[in-house]
Amino acid sequence: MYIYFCGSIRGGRQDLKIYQRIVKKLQNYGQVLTEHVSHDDISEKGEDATLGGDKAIYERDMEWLAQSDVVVAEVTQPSLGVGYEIGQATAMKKRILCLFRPSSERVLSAMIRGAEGKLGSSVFQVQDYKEEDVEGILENYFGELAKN
Ligand SMILES: O=c1[nH]c(=O)n([C@H]2C[C@H](O)[C@@H](COP(=O)(O)O)O2)cc1CO
Repeated sequence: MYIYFCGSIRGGRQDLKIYQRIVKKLQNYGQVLTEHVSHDDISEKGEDATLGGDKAIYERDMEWLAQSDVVVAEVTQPSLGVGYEIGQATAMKKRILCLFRPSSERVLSAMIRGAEGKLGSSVFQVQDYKEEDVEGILENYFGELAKN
């Protein structure tokens, strides 16, 4: 199974440690195409190693998104890129799990919270969680997925 993980980069790297926990757990279920989102060496300036710059990042990520079987997005730290990826994934009719931590005291965008449910044939889920529960939530989600 190919998994596309979305997490904030230029939107701010405050939640990097939780992205690392999520990606580590996701690797039990398939290949995480966007593992780099959880790398310590990517700052909020973004990847700079790519010769083609932002255009190459965009094209690579859109190909990975098209290739993915499931999209998992940590949406607590607001990010234009993550919002864009979720919108594109919805248009591509992907299965999407958005993870949000209410303990942040942020209020999740209505464009994410309000999209929950079945949109076309994309299955869009929003899950509120506490950091310590994240592995269990992913176990349940992928357990259910395996049954379908
Ligand atoms: O360098 C990058 N590499 C990259 O893969 N992305 C993708 C993956 C992330 O899920 C998302 C983050 O968007 P943003 O940088 O706007 O927070 O965009 C985004 C950037 C920088 O915008």
